[in-house]
Amino acid sequence: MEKGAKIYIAGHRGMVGSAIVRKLQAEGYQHLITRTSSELDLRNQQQVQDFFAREQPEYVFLAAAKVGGIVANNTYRGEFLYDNLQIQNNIIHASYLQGVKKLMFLGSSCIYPKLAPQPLKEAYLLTGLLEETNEPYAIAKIAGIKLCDAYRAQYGCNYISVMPTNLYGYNDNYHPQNSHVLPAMIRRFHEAKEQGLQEVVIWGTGTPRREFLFADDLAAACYYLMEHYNEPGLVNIGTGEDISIRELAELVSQVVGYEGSISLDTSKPDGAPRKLMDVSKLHEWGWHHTIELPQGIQLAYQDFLLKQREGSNTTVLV
Ligand SMILES: NC(=O)C1=CN([C@@H]2O[C@H](COP(=O)(O)OP(=O)(O)OC[C@H]3O[C@@H](n4cnc5c(N)ncnc54)[C@H](OP(=O)(O)O)[C@@H]3O)[C@@H](O)[C@H]2O)C=CC1
Ligand SMILES: C[C@H]1O[C@H](OP(=O)(O)OP(=O)(O)OC[C@H]2O[C@@H](n3cnc4c(=O)[nH]c(N)nc43)[C@H](O)[C@@H]2O)[C@@H](O)[C@@H](O)C1=O
Repeated sequence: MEKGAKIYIAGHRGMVGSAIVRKLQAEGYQHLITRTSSELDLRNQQQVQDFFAREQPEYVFLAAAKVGGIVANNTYRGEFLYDNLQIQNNIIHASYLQGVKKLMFLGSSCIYPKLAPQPLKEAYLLTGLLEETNEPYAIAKIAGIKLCDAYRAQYGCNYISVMPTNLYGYNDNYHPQNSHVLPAMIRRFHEAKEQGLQEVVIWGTGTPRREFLFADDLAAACYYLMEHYNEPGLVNIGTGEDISIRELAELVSQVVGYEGSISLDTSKPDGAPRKLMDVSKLHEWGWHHTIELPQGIQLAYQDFLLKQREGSNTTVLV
């Protein structure tokens, strides 16, 4: 991407979009285009087409989506399917109509079958049944991958798809029910420490395993692939290392300085038993993560404390 290029970052106020903006600014890009959802509702086709016709972006990072943790995915099933299909269809099609030079679509590791062999290779897409709690979100993400590939095949569009593992970092969503596990635990252990509680309850059996990537590492990978990668299909982005939810709870409690006990609410869903990414393709293309989990949790916790001190409303999904 030329330094003067017009680059649209969809979802720039979110955790990932804001990390991509920071990365592009650090690399010296000055012509970044952004809109909040109240300025531009990406579910609205006419608004999106008018915006693209007016702004004429040359490159697009598609990091806007309806996003949330396991309970949000399972509760707002209609919104996770409809909103995500609308947002991605509108942006991808408007990009085609306006001749965008290159677009990056962000999917998720939940596109893989629930019981796929581990680690998850890109080739496992569409080889089995999806995990029930996030099937609507996963179906939308799979449609996004296939739309990028179809527009490449039919129209020659250079649209690439990346599949991030579970993410965390600055500007995360700390909603008690709708967030992902890592921000949920940071908040819950912090509040338990503040209130002197003897016990913190975590969801599920504690046995599922998850892989976590710091959002600024993801942004660096997205920039790197935008610069170097021009292939159909998908590429995983992760660390290639995972941890059980029980071990994660112990790690978060140490970082936060909580000294009480941890118990389980097994009425809550576990979701996929494991989602470990095979990152050999990413490594072969020349990118490797830099922030390890204990350091990343420290950074995220500092950001959480800062936001609390500033009295800013932590993002609430619905
Ligand atoms: N978080 C994670 O663990 C993972 C995320 N991903 C993917 O990364 C991408 C970004 O996720 P993340 O940053 O965590 O999500 P966030 O919820 O932090 O941010 C999502 C952004 O999307 C925007 N958005 C949502 N709906 C609309 C709409 N109708 N019109 C316009 N903008 C809208 C919001 O804009 P506004 O703030 O202006 O309302 C928000 O800033 C998504 O594609 C997600 O699927 C993939 C794997 C894991
Ligand atoms: C990124 C990915 O995120 C979602 O999938 P998920 O990985 O299952 O998401 P999660 O972070 O919410 O949970 C991970 C694990 O952790 C356990 N868990 C314990 N205690 C809490 C807790 O307090 N909150 C949450 N959310 N989970 C908890 C929870 O029971 C589960 O076993 C997809 O829907 C989809 O959005 C997607 O792509």
